[in-house]
Amino acid sequence: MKRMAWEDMVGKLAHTYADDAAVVWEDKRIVRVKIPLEIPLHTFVRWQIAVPAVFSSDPKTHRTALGLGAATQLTGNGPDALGDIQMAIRAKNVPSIPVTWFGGFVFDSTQPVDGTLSGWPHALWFVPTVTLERQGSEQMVTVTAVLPNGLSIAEVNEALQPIGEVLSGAADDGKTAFHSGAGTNDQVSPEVKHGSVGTVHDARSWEALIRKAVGELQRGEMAKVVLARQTPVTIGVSLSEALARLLETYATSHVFALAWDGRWFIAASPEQLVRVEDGLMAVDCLAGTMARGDTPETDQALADALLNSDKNREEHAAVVRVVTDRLRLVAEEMAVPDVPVLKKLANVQHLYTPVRAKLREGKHLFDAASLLHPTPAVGGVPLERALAFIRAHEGWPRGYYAGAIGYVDAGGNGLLSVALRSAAVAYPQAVLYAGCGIVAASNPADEWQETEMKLTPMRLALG
Ligand SMILES: C=C(O[C@H]1C=CC=C(C(=O)O)[C@@H]1O)C(=O)O
Repeated sequence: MKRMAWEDMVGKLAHTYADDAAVVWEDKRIVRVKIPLEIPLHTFVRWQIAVPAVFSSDPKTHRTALGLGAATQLTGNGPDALGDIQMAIRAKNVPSIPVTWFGGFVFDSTQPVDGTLSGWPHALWFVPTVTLERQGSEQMVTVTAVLPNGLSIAEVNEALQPIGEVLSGAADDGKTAFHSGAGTNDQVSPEVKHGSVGTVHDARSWEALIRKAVGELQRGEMAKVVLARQTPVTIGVSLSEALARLLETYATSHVFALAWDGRWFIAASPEQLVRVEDGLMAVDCLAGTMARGDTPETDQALADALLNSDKNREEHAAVVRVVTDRLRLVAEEMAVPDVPVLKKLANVQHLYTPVRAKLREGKHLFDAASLLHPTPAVGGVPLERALAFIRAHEGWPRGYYAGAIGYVDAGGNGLLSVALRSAAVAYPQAVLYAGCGIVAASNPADEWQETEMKLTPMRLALG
């Protein structure tokens, strides 16, 4: 953002803060203004960032948001973390208050968050100090600032200073900003303490792990387990460029990036754990994978093979069964298609069953999320047995991979996406993640190939 535009925006926020147009929320004041802004919101972010930050591009609502700073934050640890945060958010919120919370939670809250994101809590949610939101490709951007009550105009300016440094440091082209080191955030070099990163599987050790799981599955000790692996990479592009690539190539995925304590978790998730919009829920069952073909004919042949594969149908059916069983506890009028359709992404296609239902009166997005997570698209069946297998044998801490990330507004509308096709970043190092559902009929070599395909989005975005 040009310094002039930034100063103009702060001027408008300060003016609104000072008059009756501000909304009072607890000990804070919420001010909202509209400004013209040509450049895309993802161009403002940096790998090395001194404030908590979030970027979210929702493929369904076409709303893009950039949040900087934390006006209020809630963190939690242990199995009750999400429930505790939900209670706190509900206690703090009045439906008419125009704030949006952003955050996420881990895959397994009985395990410490180690590795690249070491020290992150199991669940973390915050309302940014400044949120910029754009609808579709509109030129006008809505800016919401959440500031302490009772500030003078000078203090408003001072409170917004760290945010201004991020926004006014961005050049019009993310690449230029990256190479020139423009912006004060690039000088911030957080002392990141890595925890133990754990096992990085190669094809041999991965296939050995899959054979072990297949043995248990064939003996009937489990029906399905999702096993995942991590792979380290060194980042070769700016965050702005990485997000631009994901947004372009994975236009139907939820592109999400969360910065906390100087590190990022980023994802281009194709799977909604749960979306709530005016009391209506949308839950995705996504499991069963095949490559895309190079021509329409080969693509169709692969799609037919996927739709007719007993092994993939079994992997998929496990998700639909468990999701619909659990969802009943918070849902009414559930609609579940009898057969899956295809969800085609840039380089893979999945079996996909969209489940729709009404959220019961008094229930919240987080109630549904707590019930659904972890679905057999990331955990397994029976759940406890699968989790025990993952904890004992996968060999590395999943952390936020296969957890959930997203946003919720004060009225309870929002989206939690399954944190797939994701990476944890302590710049310039990143760890990428991918997993696949294993059933008794799984072939270890095919499962290695499947994880390679699933790693492609992030490899191409960060390389
Ligand atoms: C666990 C992952 O994908 C899940 C979602 C879609 C298809 C899947 C599969 O076919 O195995 C997985 O269940 C991942 O991408 O890391």
